[in-house]
Amino acid sequence: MKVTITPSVINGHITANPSKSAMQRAVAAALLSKGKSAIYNPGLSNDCKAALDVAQKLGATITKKQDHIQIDSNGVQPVNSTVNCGESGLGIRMFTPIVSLSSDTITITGHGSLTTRPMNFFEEVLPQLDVKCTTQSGKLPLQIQGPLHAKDITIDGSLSSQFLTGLLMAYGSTAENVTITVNDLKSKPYIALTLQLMAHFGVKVEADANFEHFKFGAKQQYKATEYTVEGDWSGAAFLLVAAAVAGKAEVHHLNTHSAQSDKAILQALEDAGAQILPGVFTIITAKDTLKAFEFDATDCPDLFPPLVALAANCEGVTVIKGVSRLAHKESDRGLTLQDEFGKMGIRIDLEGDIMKVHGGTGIKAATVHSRFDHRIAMACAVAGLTADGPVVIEEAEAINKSYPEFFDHIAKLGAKVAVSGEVAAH
Ligand SMILES: O=C(O)C1=C[C@@H](OP(=O)(O)O)[C@@H](O)[C@H](O)C1
Ligand SMILES: C=C(OP(=O)(O)O)C(=O)O
Repeated sequence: MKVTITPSVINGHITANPSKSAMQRAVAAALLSKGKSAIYNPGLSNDCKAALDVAQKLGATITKKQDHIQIDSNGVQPVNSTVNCGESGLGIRMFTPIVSLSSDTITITGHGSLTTRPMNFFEEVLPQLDVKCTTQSGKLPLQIQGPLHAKDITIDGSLSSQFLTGLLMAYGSTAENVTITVNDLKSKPYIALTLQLMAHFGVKVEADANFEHFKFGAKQQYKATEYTVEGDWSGAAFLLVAAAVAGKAEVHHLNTHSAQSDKAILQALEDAGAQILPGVFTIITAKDTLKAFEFDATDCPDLFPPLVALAANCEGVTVIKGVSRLAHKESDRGLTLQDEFGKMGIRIDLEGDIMKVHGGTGIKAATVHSRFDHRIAMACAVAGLTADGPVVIEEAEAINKSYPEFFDHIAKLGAKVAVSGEVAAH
């Protein structure tokens, strides 16, 4: 599918899409509970659908109700010997330790970019917890045979926080007087989201302020409950940037007290000089004179693509730290941003962990490619709003991984969006 964005003025209001990070965690917690859970404002993205499918293969009954999804579970009781996590990094890294709670032999697969993302962690860590684990040289498919025995363990958190999320979630239903110790944890706020979600489903973990030690006391059980998925700061970041560079928008259903790391976009917008009126659940951003800014995105790596779209519109050289966190996302995002924004005339330098975006030089009409990465497609679309002519995005259906409503949402905000062509098989 090709999407053409013609330079436009943004003006309007929209409700943020549901957070896939929150939704996938809620599906996992509902699976680990005994009884009926109800998920309100459920996500419709491919990653959320994959999580529901995994939960079903692990024994939960999923029923779509008018305004919520009901998940009826009796804990992890696989009804299939293969589970497919789609393209979700969080999905596979969170569900693999959960799968390991069963004594069945289960194959865990996925597709697209997930097949190239590193999973060595499991081969190193799960055997220490009495789980047999094989990978294809650190990649998919994985073969797992538990049951996992929760023990004191020390892990490395420098590649991704998602492995820790998976261990915490699995430990939540079985651990007794044990501690997970983590060295060099990155993307820390995502762990706050995990702990918040676990607490909502009745499981408490004692963590120190630095997130180095996670203590489990007496054995606990997840309790089936109701949960409402928050608006997604990661997706909304693109809308807020769109408004800051091309008009004005009100985005509803965003919680400024959320544990989501990507609410940090507000800081970047403020530093760039955007007009911003944060409420508790509605954020209003508007265009103003924008200047280059400095930002550390080490713990909120998904903000790089919207930050680059913002920086391209800022006068001067914006410096963003944390590039090394991008190598193993849906694409190697430092390089893909450099290539695709390069086609639109924006110079990006990559200097070790630092990205320098040369902004204010004018965004040029171009044909770009999503590189099968949802956040690259969305960043290019936002750049198109202030280009000197149309920006054509090839393979733009990549957005379905996290934010299928994205093109509809920016069109409702006034962007001129034309969609053509078939959805490519990937
Ligand atoms: O836990 C989560 O929901 C996520 C954690 C982050 O990954 P890392 O911990 O690998 O940075 C983020 O990039 C990803 O999109 C979602
Ligand atoms: C990297 C991402 O997701 P995941 O790691 O869950 O695939 C993302 O949404 O940008």
